[in-house]
Amino acid sequence: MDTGGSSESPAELKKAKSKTPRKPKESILKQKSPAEFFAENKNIAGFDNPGKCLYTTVREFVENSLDSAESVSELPVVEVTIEEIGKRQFNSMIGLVDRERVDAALYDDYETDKARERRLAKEARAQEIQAKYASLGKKVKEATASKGIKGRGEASFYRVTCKDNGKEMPHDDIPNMFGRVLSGTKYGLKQTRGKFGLSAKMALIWSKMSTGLPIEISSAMKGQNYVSFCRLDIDIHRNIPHVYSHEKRKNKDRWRGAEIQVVIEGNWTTYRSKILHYMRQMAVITPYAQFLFKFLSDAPDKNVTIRFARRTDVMPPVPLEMKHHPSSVDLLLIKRLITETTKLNLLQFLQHEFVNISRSYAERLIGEMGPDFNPKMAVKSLTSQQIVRVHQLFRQAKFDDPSGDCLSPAGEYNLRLGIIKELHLDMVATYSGSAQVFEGHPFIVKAGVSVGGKDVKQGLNIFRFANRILLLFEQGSDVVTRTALKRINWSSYKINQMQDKIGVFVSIVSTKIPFKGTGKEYIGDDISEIAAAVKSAIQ
Ligand SMILES: Nc1ncnc2c1ncn2[C@@H]1O[C@H](COP(=O)(O)OP(=O)(O)OP(=O)(O)O)[C@@H](O)[C@H]1O
Repeated sequence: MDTGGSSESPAELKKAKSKTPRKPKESILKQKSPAEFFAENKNIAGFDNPGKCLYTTVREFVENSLDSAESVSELPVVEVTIEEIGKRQFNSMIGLVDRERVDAALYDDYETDKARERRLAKEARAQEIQAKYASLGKKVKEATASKGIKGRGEASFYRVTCKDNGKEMPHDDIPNMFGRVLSGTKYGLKQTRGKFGLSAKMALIWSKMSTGLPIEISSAMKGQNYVSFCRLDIDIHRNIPHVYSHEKRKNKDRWRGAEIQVVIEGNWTTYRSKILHYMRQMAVITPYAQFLFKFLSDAPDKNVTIRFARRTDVMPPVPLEMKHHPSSVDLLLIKRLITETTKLNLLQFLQHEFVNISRSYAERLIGEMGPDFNPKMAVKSLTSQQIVRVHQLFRQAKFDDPSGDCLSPAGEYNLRLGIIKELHLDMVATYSGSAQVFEGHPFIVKAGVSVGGKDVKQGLNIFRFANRILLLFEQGSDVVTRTALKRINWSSYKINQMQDKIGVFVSIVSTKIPFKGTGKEYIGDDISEIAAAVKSAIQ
């Protein structure tokens, strides 16, 4: 008979207790916001080290300014200023009291007395040798700073400001445009430099990581009596803007355009030449723009001011937004288009949401889909299986290629003008290919080949542009470099690939540039249509 009481011995009870299930462990599954992801992997967006971060910030701001001015057919005027900020000034900006070092040996750059003596003696010897050579009238290499200091050393800070005369930003949209990773106005099928809705936020994330200071944005429309001003930061965990100030200020001068400013850690010394090269090449590919570049510091001999004057008022036409080509869409995109369409039936959907499907062709396609389909069926009632059928047919059926009318290449005349004026060349030949297609996306390749020029080195000097962006990194993997090095027989043009000063300029424009990575640094060599078009343009 069960008495209901416990018949277990104390030892058994203890054992049983120890078996009681422990409190469930906290779940190991975690989520990350896009802002967190890019903060942790900033290198994939071109923000590798402080020097590269300074370069990429300048580049992204300039490209946003050009996109903006071109979108309203305004001849771009872009002013970039990099201001070096000393440590004392930086500390006072963030309200930190400057403090002298007390325990010197605590620091990374600490040198023992002996090491210091050795270094100074070495430097004195180097100076003596230099003086001796100089007195003999010989050219001497500048003495390099001795390597004694290890570690990262002291950070350098810069205020980067970019001002333009482009399109205004709607006052209420500014916080989301700059404070939410993956938000932008350039996601459509249109040839623009920007695409991902990421770059300005990366500059802000880097400023948050390196200085903790917010970004400042001013924007105004022509004739508008106020300037939208916004100072904001980004809440990394939630990927939302954190706004300190957002107001309408008086626009006394009836100014039009945008001004973006961030304070970041950088390295001007190591990236100076890359940044200047970038500005110069942007002047080549956008000769209808006027650029002013300034570097300001407390040391006047370090300061730089370069003005790249506009050389033509002929601006390429504004690129047009285009509809999707049936060969370029995947299942997910078809589903999204169905959700977003205002068209009611399948026939109208096919005819109006895609390029190169006429009414009669849409009817033929629907007939081919099978007995479950008819032109009048509600497009939003298509089942998942039926959508797969539409997709299968899109992949297999023939469609005319999309036209390149929606593209706006730099123009052969502009390319030639930019190259000749900027590089002081003896000879340049330019060629403009017709529109071609890869994976349903139209693209146009233009190329220029020059020989000679006072600023050109011996051998192949390759300049790559994509949607009028200069590509400066990952040269070796890029389709243009590989083509110029391996697939062109230079000797058949009586050009010596090793000894002549050869400039190869290739500009590709498309509604979709197949960049490798979000840093937009190079185009891979794996798309055969692009590789073939690049080869024939150079040839
Ligand atoms: N100077 C500017 N003038 C007008 N609008 C701007 C300017 N800079 C940024 N914007 C707006 O802010 C949005 C976000 O800019 P962001 O640089 O983050 O991304 P994007 O340019 O769209 O794409 P990508 O990341 O490929 O550069 C842009 O789409 C644009 O609408």
